Amino acid sequence: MDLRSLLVRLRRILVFRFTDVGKLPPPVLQFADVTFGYTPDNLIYKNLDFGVDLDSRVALVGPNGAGKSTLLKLMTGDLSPLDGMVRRHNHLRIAQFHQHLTEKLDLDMPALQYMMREYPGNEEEKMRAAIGKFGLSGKAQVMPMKNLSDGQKARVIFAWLAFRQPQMLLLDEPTNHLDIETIDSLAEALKEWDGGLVLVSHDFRLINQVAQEIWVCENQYEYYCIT
Ligand SMILES: Nc1ncnc2c1ncn2[C@@H]1O[C@H](COP(=O)(O)OP(=O)(O)OP(=O)(O)O)[C@@H](O)[C@H]1O
Repeated sequence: MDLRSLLVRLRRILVFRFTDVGKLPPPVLQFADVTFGYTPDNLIYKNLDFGVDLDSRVALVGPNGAGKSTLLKLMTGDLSPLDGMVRRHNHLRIAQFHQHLTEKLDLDMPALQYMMREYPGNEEEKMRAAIGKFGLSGKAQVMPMKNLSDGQKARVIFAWLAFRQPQMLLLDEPTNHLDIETIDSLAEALKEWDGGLVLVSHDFRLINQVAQEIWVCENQYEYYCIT
């Protein structure tokens, strides 16, 4: 690797970073005999039993409509099982990324002002550093977010999620609209980070770099694991 490539690589690692978190003892997130459907006569999952811990690195793949986003919502508690139980460790902080989060950005506002509004009581310097960790610095922090690229807006969302210091990240199609450099930065950040990860993605460039297990979700409630 030549010096320039090495510097680019180092810059990526240094500028895009989730804060490391301490460990929680397992089980951190446990599915016990979980059955779910949006209506009882149309089940998506039946009798699911599995656990996700802080050293889990799971990619969830499968065709459109198979139920991947639904599984993430059961993990966060946005949806409740029809039967069975989802147990989360009392101290578990989960953060979820999905495309619709960028829609909640106030685009007339700069990223710095947005973060200060979202997390009041923090000093500007701290917020600058928090956004800077995701590769947005200088002018990009203070110009209205409508002038940022989609990749830069996604970086603001990552900074917003990371500020809550989650121990588990659920990422739903995080690479849609991202440029290759941002995808690689995200992969580096996830590899460096020590929390749990469940990733829904069709992007094997990211999956190959960060997942240790691939769970396939298809044919309604068939569900199997390739490691
Ligand atoms: N709020 C809802 N009410 C009723 N049905 C829903 C709801 N949300 C999703 N569904 C249905 O549940 C099934 C699973 O949807 P889900 O979004 O979990 O799939 P997915 O695997 O994430 O798909 P994609 O890859 O397209 O995002 C689909 O048939 C979908 O139409």
